[in-house]
Order: sequence, then structure tokens, then C-alpha cells
Amino acid sequence: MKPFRIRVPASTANIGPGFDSLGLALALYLTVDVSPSSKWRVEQHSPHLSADANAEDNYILQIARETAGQFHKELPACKLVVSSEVPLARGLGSSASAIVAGIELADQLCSLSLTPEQKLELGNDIEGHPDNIAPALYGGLIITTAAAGRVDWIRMPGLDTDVVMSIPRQDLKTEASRKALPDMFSRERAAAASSVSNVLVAALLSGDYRLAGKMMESDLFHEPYRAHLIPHYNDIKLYAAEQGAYGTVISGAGPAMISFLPKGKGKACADQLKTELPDYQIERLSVDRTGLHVTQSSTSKERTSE
Ligand SMILES: Nc1ncnc2c1ncn2[C@@H]1O[C@H](COP(=O)(O)OP(=O)(O)O)[C@@H](O)[C@H]1O
Ligand SMILES: N[C@@H](CCOP(=O)(O)O)C(=O)O
Repeated sequence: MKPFRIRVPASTANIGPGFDSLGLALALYLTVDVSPSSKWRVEQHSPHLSADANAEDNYILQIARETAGQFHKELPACKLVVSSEVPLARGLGSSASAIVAGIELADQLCSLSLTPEQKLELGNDIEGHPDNIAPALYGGLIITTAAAGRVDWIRMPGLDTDVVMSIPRQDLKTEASRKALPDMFSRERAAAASSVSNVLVAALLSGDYRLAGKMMESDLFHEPYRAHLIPHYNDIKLYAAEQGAYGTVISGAGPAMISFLPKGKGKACADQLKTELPDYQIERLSVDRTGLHVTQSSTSKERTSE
């Protein structure tokens, strides 16, 4: 086995009313360097991950083992060096990145020859919703649905906006944030919420970012139920709006918030947010357009998973 590197981007899900459906890949990365070893070893190099990783408990390795098991294969022992720029449990899709890395690890080590669609289905089965898994796999802005018993997806054209992420120190697990949501919507509310989502997608496709921003901030599916869990929810919206933001929404299940701004306005917005919220990590992020990427380390020969 030749050493190789798996790289998976972070992602922001929902973008307001695209709950469990819309996701955008972001240029912050989880990387896993894989090399031969006589026994399993895991090293983690990241402020977000504990350095003393136990191979048996490692989430990426667990996912890889489960994936291999589904195809009646066993992983050969390896050394994994995991580095991550993705903050955990902040709403930037760290769990989806780890799941995609685990599926890819199994695919590479056991020569499963999984198609991109199979990886999406496997990832969705584990995560329970496809909106982070799809952009982590494919890059860019992706719309998905898992409503028909399988996952269908389509890529949207790139976003022509600046993106600023406001990340608080405290975490919020997606599972806990999902508990705040109602189990049922009336037909009237479901129709209203879907109409907002429909207009959002059409506005994004038309490049009408003012209308898109208005729709992002008109979500009826999750934002009204989660706002109280998000520190500085209204302040961040206000500060970003003062800097001309089209819209600011909860990133994924939160607690980070993401602002979309006209090109060139991201820096001033990030500067103001840093001044107003000194405890926050404020990031100007670009969109990742590649998604999952595998590099053969020994030869520097690169190949994407598609
Ligand atoms: N690289 C990683 N290695 C191990 N576990 C991870 C990794 N990335 C994420 N996780 C797990 O996923 C959890 C966060 O998932 P979640 O609550 O869905 O938030 P988010 O996906 O928004 O970061 C972490 O607390 C950790 O248990
Ligand atoms: N649609 C999901 C997205 C969760 O994203 P994460 O990055 O917070 O894991 C939700 O809103 O629960």
C-alpha cells in the first residue's frame, strides 16, 4: 500500500430555509494521512482534536470499519495522521467531514470502488441528513433530497458573494439543537416554509442576492426554534446588516452564524464583528469547489474521488 492523503472540506448546511437539503462546502479542511503500519496507530494534530488519540475510539476509523464491514471486508492496519481546521460542534459540518473521510478510508484500503452516489448514500445513512455530506463529497453549493428513499442531488452555480463566519467559543451538538425543533408542522406552515425555500433557490439561481438574503432570513423550518440557543443571534445579524450583508443565518445547527455579503464587503464586516465580539473566531471563508480529494503521497499523483 502506498501512503495517501484524504482531504475533506467543512460545510455549512441549511442556509436558512434549505433545512436538511442545502449545503455549501467551505475551504477549511480535515486531512487524514494514511501510511502502512504493522498495527493501528492514530495521531491527531489539531487544536480541535485531542492529541492522545486512541485508535480503537477514533470516529473516522470506526466509520471506516463499519463501511468495510458492510462489504464483508476488514481494514488492513495503518497509521493515520489526522489534522483538522474544522471546529467541532459549531455548525461547520465536522461530523460529515469525518464520516466522508472514514468512508473514503475504507474505499481506498479495501478497494471497494464505491461510486460518488454510494458514498453519499452511506454518508447519509450515518449522518441522518445529506446536506453536509453532499458538499463535503462534491464541493460547491449542493441541493439534496433524501425524501424518496434514496438521495438525489444537484449542484447549483457558484455563489458570487463574500462569506463571513462568526464562531463562538461554546459548542452546540447537532443532536441537541435538533431536539429544539417541532416534530410536526401544519399544512399551512409547511406550505409557507416551502414557499420561502423555493424563492430562495430561484433567487440564488438568478443571482438575485438581495432577494436570496431576504428569504434566508425568513426561514420557518428551524431558525425560529433555534434562535434562543445561539449566542448574539440578533446582534450578529445587525452588525452584518450594517456592513451591507444580504443575509445572516445559523450555520447548520449552530451555534456559528454565517453572513453572505456583496463581493468586497467581507473584510469590513469581519473587522466589525471582531471588534464587537472579541471572544469569537471570525473567519472570512471561501467556497471549496472540489470536495473530497485523495492524493497519493509518494508520487504526488493526484486524483479526485469522482
Ligand atoms: N475529526 C474528527 N474526529 C473524531 N470525531 C469527530 C471529528 N469531527 C467531528 N467529530 C465528532 O462529531 C461531533 C460534532 O458533530 P456535530 O454535533 O454534528 O457538529 P458539527 O458537525 O456541526 O461539527 C464531535 O463532537 C465529535 O464527536
Ligand atoms: N440540517 C442539519 C445540519 C446540521 O449541520 P451541522 O454542521 O450543525 O452538523 C440541522 O440543521 O440539524
